[in-house]
Amino acid sequence: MATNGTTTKPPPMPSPLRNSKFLQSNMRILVTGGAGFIGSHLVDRLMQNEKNEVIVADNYFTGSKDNLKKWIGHPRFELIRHDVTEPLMVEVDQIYHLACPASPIFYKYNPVKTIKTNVIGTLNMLGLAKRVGARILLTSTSEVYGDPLVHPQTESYWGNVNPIGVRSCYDEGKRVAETLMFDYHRQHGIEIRIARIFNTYGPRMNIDDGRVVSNFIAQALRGEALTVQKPGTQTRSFCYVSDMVDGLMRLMEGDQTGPINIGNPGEFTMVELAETVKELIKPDVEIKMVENTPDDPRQRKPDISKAKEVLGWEPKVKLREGLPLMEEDFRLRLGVLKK
Ligand SMILES: NC(=O)c1ccc[n+]([C@@H]2O[C@H](COP(=O)([O-])OP(=O)(O)OC[C@H]3O[C@@H](n4cnc5c(N)ncnc54)[C@H](O)[C@@H]3O)[C@@H](O)[C@H]2O)c1
Ligand SMILES: O=c1ccn([C@@H]2O[C@H](COP(=O)(O)OP(=O)(O)O[C@H]3OC[C@@H](O)[C@H](O)[C@H]3O)[C@@H](O)[C@H]2O)c(=O)[nH]1
Repeated sequence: MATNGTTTKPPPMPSPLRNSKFLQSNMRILVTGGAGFIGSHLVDRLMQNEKNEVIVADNYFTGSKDNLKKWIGHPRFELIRHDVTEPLMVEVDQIYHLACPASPIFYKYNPVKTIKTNVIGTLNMLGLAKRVGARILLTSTSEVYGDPLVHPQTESYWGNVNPIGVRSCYDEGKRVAETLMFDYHRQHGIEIRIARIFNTYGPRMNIDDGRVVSNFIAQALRGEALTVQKPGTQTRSFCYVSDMVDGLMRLMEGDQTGPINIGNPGEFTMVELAETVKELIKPDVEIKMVENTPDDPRQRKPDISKAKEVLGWEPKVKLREGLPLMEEDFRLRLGVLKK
C-alpha cells in the first residue's frame, strides 16, 4: 500500500510458460511490424537462437511476407495478419512493438490511421503485456525531438515538436506511445524498454519507401537525378540495420527502461549524402534541388553516451561501408547489374 492512500499494484506474474517444464528454455517473442524493414532483420536475428519461438503480427501496410519468406513454415515461426489497433490474444514472454509506418510519405498518407496505430496500437500491446506479464520494447523515434534546439540530442531533451503539423500524427503519436509505456510501468509494474531510433537504412527497405537513402540509391541505379530537398543543408545520422538490431536486442535483454537513443552519430547534410551516393554508385548522375515538405527537422544527431554506458553498444558500420551493402540488394531487386 502506498503512503498517499492509493493502492500500488504488484507487478504481474510472468507468463506461466516461463515455468513450464516442457518449454522452460523457450522464449516466446512477439514482433509487431515484423514484416517491415527493421522488423524482418530483427526476426532473422531472433530466429538464429534455437530457444526462441517468434510470432509476427503485421497488417502488411508497408511490410511484406516476402521479407519473411525464409521463415514461413518453420516450426518456431508464426505469421499473423493482424492490425495492432485491434486487441491481440497470444501468450508471449517478450514483445518488440515496431508496428507503425516509418517513412514520412507513408505515415502522412493516412495520418488518422498513423495516430491510431501509435496510440491504440501501443495501448493494445501494453494491455497484452499486462495480461501475460511480458516485457515490452517500443521503437520510438528521434522525431520525438522534433526540430531540435539542442544538438546533438540527449535523452533528457524534451524536444521541439509542432503538435498540429503534418508530421504530428507520427511524432506526437510516438510521444504519447512513450507516455503510455511509462504510465503502464508506473501504474501496473509492466517491464518496459524504449528505444529512440535514429534514421536507419539497409537491404530490404522498400524500393519506393520514400526515405532519403532508399530514394538516392534507387535513383542512382535507375540513372535518375538524385532529389535533394531544399535547402540540402539539413542533417541526418544514418545507422546500418545490423547495428540497430543489435542495439534493440541489448536494450530488451538489459535492465534499463530507457528511453535510449540508438543511432549512428556520424552526421551528414543531404547534399553530402547525395554526393557520397553519386561517388560510390554512379559518378555521372545529376543532383537536383527540389521543394521540401513542412516541418522538416533541420538537424539530427544522437548523443549515444547512454547506450555506450548502459548497453555497451555503439554502431560498427560506417555509412561508406553500409551503402554498398544496400546497393547490392537494390541492384538485385531492380535487376540492374554492376558493369
Ligand atoms: N527506419 C527508421 O529509420 C526508423 C527511425 C525511427 C523509428 N523507427 C521505428 O521503427 C519501427 C520499424 O520501422 P521500419 O523502418 O522497419 O518501417 P516499416 O514501414 O518498414 O515497417 C513497419 C511495419 O509495421 C507494419 N504496420 C504498420 N501499421 C500497422 C498496424 N496498424 N498493425 C500492424 N502492423 C502495422 C507495416 O506493415 C510494416 O511491416 C517503426 O515503429 C518506426 O516508427 C524507424
Ligand atoms: O528524396 C529525398 C527524400 C528526403 N530528403 C531529405 O532527407 C531527409 C531525411 O528524410 P527521410 O524521409 O529519410 O526521413 P526523416 O529523417 O525525415 O524521418 C525519419 O526519421 C526518423 C524516423 O522515425 C522516421 O521513421 C524516418 O522516416 C529530410 O531532410 C528530407 O527532406 C531528400 O533530400 N530527398
